[in-house]
Amino acid sequence: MQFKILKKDGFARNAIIETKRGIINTPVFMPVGTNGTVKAMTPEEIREIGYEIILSNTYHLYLRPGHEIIKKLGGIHKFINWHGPILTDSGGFQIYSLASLRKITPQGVEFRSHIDGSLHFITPEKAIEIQLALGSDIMMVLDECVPYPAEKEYVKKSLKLTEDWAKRCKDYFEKHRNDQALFGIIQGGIYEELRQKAMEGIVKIDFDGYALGGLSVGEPKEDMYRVIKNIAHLMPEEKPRYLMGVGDLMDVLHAVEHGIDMFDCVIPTRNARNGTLFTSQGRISIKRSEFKEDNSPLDPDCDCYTCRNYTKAFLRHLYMCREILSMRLNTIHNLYFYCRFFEKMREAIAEGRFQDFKKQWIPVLEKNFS
Ligand SMILES: Nc1nc2c(CCc3ccccc3)c3nc[nH]c3cc2c(=O)[nH]1
Ligand SMILES: [Zn+2]
Repeated sequence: MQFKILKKDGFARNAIIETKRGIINTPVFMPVGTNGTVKAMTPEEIREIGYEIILSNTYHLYLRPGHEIIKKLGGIHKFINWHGPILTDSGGFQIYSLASLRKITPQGVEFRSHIDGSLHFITPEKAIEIQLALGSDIMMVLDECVPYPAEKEYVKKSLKLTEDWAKRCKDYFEKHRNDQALFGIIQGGIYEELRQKAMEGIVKIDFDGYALGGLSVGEPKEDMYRVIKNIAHLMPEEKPRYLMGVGDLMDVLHAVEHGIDMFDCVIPTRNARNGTLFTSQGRISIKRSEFKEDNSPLDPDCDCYTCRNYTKAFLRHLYMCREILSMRLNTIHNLYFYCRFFEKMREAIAEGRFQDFKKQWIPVLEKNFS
């Protein structure tokens, strides 16, 4: 995996990540395809909107249908019919946020499946073995995503475990590596000095890229912003920086300004399904009665399939009827909006006007009619 910086504008930067399955232009937004699908979208539609990489979930695919089956059937790309780069999370976060009866031991994590209650035990080695079997292009180490709030003492102890697991992931990966990439994850809660210490330990192990974990887990925005401001630009400059689970476009602006390259979040897809749509005039909720006879497109400045062919009145009607088409048309628009936003942000960085771009968008992103 190659990472090439094309242009810097302060700490913000344009770069490309070259993988064997294609290049990724950064800053990049990566849609989440938990069960091997970006909900309601075909891979062709995702590609046509302009996405270059999607995420899948090790936890979900391991539990159902199982990584051995996917491997036997030719790997994740063939299974889900997406032939561009795929990044998979290790499962650490999903076990913490979805599974029940979770027990963290120095060896690994014991948990009960949220699907059928079956008991499982995932070690760092197992988490890498699963991602190797899936064949994802970028893999994440098994980490303990520290919940918010967490005592400083607990965070400190957890960092030791997460670093030990990161080393075990790297060792196992080096023994079985092929041309997949492995990213390390920096935890440390909202405590800068712990974040700094965690970063030194993880960077020493040496990974293809580095993620900031343990954020976007319910902590106050100002804490998340402070951690990003103090840590992001200190992460290895010549490697991709991935802020996990972010995010809201206002948060993306702040993070890109401090040197983050990669983002993932369920906001555009999940909000679409519950009728919250992002437009150039601000965020709207399509179910509002004011749209009942509104014959205008969702967003006059958007040329996505939904905005070119349907009115707000019809989108509201579909939503009120809970029609499947409502999920599809809303998702197409929100994903298109996010993809265009990142494209325009990369153009602004290329032309050295990221600050203007940020100033222009903040008032729009603050407008909320939902
Ligand atoms: N491994 C890990 N994942 C996180 C995710 C999931 C991102 C993800 C990656 C790939 C697919 C789905 C989800 C987080 N989402 C919000 N906050 C998050 C924190 C962490 C974290 O600390 N560690
Ligand atoms: Zn649109």
